Amino acid sequence: MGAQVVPLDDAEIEDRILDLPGWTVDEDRLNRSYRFDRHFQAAAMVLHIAQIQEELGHHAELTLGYNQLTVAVNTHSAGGRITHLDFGLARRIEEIAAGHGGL
Ligand SMILES: C[C@H](O)[C@H](O)[C@H]1CNC2=NC(N)=NC(=O)C2=N1
Repeated sequence: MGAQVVPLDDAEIEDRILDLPGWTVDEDRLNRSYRFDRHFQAAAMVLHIAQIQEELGHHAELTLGYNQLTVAVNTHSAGGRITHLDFGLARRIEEIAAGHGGL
């Protein structure tokens, strides 16, 4: 069981997402898809994200396609709502995306 985390309200979400171009809110999750030139670039980014997730103790749902990776994250311990933990993970993912060739 993680510590209790408070869901962000809509205004807080709208404000924070301004710093995350390409990310959207859908079904109470933060979402983004990245495209790559090659499958292995997308697969390598999955592993890098897994490393960050283990460091943060917070985990997204990752969907790996041929040349696309989709990230969706909310906070299970906050009733499946969006919290600051989701934005923290999203920011870390954004920081590494370009280095993997993700657009
Ligand atoms: C104990 C551990 O930190 C918790 O189970 C974490 C793990 N990763 C998690 N990830 C997400 N997305 N939501 C959570 O509530 C969550 N809880």
